[in-house]
Amino acid sequence: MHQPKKKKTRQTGPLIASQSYGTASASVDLHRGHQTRTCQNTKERQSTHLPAASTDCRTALMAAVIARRRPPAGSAMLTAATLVPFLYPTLALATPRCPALRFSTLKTTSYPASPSSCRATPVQHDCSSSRRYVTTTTSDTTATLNDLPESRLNPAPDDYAASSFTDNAEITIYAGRGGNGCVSFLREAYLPDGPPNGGDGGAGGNVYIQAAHGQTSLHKVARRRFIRAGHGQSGQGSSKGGVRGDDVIITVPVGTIVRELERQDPVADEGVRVRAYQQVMKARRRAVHELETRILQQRKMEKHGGQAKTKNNKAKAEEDEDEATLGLKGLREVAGVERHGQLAQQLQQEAGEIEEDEPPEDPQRDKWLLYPGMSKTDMKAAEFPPLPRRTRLLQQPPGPIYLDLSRPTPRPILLAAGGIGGLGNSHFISRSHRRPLFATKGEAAPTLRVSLELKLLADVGLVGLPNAGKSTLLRALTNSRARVGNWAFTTLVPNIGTVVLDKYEGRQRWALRRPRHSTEETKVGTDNDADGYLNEEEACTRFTVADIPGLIEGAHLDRGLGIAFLRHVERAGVLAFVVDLSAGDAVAALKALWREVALYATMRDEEERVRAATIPDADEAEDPFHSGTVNLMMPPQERVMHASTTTPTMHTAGKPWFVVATKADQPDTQHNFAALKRYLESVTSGAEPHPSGVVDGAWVKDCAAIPVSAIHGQGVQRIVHWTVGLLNQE
Ligand SMILES: Nc1nc2c(ncn2[C@@H]2O[C@H](COP(=O)(O)OP(=O)(O)OP(=O)(O)O)[C@@H](O)[C@H]2O)c(=O)[nH]1
Ligand SMILES: [Mg+2]
Repeated sequence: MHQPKKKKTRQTGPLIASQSYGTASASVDLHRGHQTRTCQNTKERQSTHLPAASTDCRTALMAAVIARRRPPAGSAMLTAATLVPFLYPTLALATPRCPALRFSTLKTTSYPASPSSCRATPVQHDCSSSRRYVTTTTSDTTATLNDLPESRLNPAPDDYAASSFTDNAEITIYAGRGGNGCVSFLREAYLPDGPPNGGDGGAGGNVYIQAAHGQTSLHKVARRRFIRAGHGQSGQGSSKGGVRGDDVIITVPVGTIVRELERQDPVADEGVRVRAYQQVMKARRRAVHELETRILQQRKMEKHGGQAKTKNNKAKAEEDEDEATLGLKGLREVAGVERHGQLAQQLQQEAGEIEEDEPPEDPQRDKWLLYPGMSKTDMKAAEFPPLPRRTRLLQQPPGPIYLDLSRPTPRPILLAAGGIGGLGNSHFISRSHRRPLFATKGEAAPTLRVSLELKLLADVGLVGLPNAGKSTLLRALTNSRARVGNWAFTTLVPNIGTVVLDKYEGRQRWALRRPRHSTEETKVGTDNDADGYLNEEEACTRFTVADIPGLIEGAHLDRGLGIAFLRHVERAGVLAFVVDLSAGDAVAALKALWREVALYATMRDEEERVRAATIPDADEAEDPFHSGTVNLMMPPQERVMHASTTTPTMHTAGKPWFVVATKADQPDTQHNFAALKRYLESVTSGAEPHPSGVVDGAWVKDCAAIPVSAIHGQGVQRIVHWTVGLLNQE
């Protein structure tokens, strides 16, 4: 469609876009090339002068346009102020860093040239869950948040690294079809009937899956939705084989569970059809044979006057043998010739039935590809040799596929095998077929619908109520830039941070010694495993911490952000319960958190039971694709143990855990901490039960509470030390 020219950007004179939208107004001076902002307490007008082809001014125009759409009432101002930077990040970048500034400045300021020189100061607001930030144009003052100077551990709400995180995906994967064989003959001068030289078709591409370190989300896979391997190309003349289709490797984060939902496997379906056809034909042959025998018996009885054939009557036996080769066509006649009796009629009728009952079409006929120049009658009449048996390099794994990729897979695991290529006509030369006008078609390939579920595999899982200070703690422990804000549910997707124990400064501070499995047990397809599986023990110089969105009461029933994220701590080696000392009874908070975690684990128990009922039996447990809930990457002994003895509830309650009592810098938190400590001591001594309520196998060895002030980075080193101790115990 023809677009009218944008004259606004071309004109040299000032253009004024003005809009009333609240208490702030911004103006961009065309001629001087800088912006000024004036604020009025009641109502403001924004005037935007746009220079030709100026990006800044175009941005300002956008701002004005957005502002025009916005209702002018004062209440709507906040909404606009919140949404604009979200929807138009470029605008937010072009303006001061705190989004709320642009529309809610309380005093008149000149608009700073550099965003970094503008800082925001929080002021108390009526609405408890939000804050307003007041600008202080500063070259000399530093911004304050929470009555503390802004820093990495006390960042502004907009100071965070956003990550695209998806922990669930459903994808359809298509393996590649095999290419067709070729029907071709050598053509040369003085050689009118050259030998067949049709090439074979290329094999279709396979689809593999591989768990790799460095991946933390499934969003890339989820976005693709359909994953197709390449088709094999058809063969060509001069015995040229077709190119094989490209393989596809789906790379997923470690901790992904793959479940097959649906499968269409044309090769398996064809096998079923062929077997059914063979059974029908066998039954038909048997029926014909029985009828033949009965007719012959009847004839014998008539000929010999009801006397049974004598053993030594050789001539008669020969005669019978001749008659035994009558075939179906002759049966009716033979039966009809027998003029006497009811039996003859019955036999005749039966023979008629068999003859009328058309045999089904051979499904293997479809596998042949005929020379295009053949007439239809020739095609119908064409007789083919038996299909050659083909050997496959890769067999399609039997379904339903279930993979628990809780370790990096050194080699990709096959999900869908591509079809094998067809054979060229040169394969079918025989005495009966000197010039074969046929080749075989390439094999069709399976299509699978699979679900991918990511359960993050962090060493430590931070579990806490909303606003407890988990993200701040993660920032203090690691280099993470998780979002921090003084409201509930600041964190909407899990964050993972890595604590580096040895910074390669020549001195090893701590080392985690995690047991690894011996060579035979964990040989997952390769001998020179780069991931260090072959070591008995591996010195680990880092561990990972997962910060998940806050839990509220009833999270296991999907309240708040629900159970969606509890699965990410399900596999953590150590659980760290983050309790806010300034937010009331710490013991009650800890019990509430444990209750949610335990109830979630009970729900998982149920799920496991249902799944166990649907998975194949133990004799198939060795087959990685039939391993049900059993972890493919575990050594066999461990798999069995894991599958049979531990339920998710016991597994969760049996994990080492400790409490991080945060915000210890707040006044009057000592009593709360003392009560928490007393409670944990009584749990350790056995005077109090494990907070999950689980009695057998619950971990109560050394329940500790570590007071920290994450915002000041105080006490966090103790957490590292303690965690290393627990991980080493594991
Ligand atoms: N005084 C003080 N404030 C803290 C401390 N740790 C965190 N805060 C503040 O508490 C508020 C919430 O911190 P977050 O780290 O976002 O809390 P969270 O648990 O991640 O919250 P959700 O993501 O909503 O679950 C922020 O304003 C932090 O600055 C601390 O040790 N002392
Ligand atoms: Mg958070």
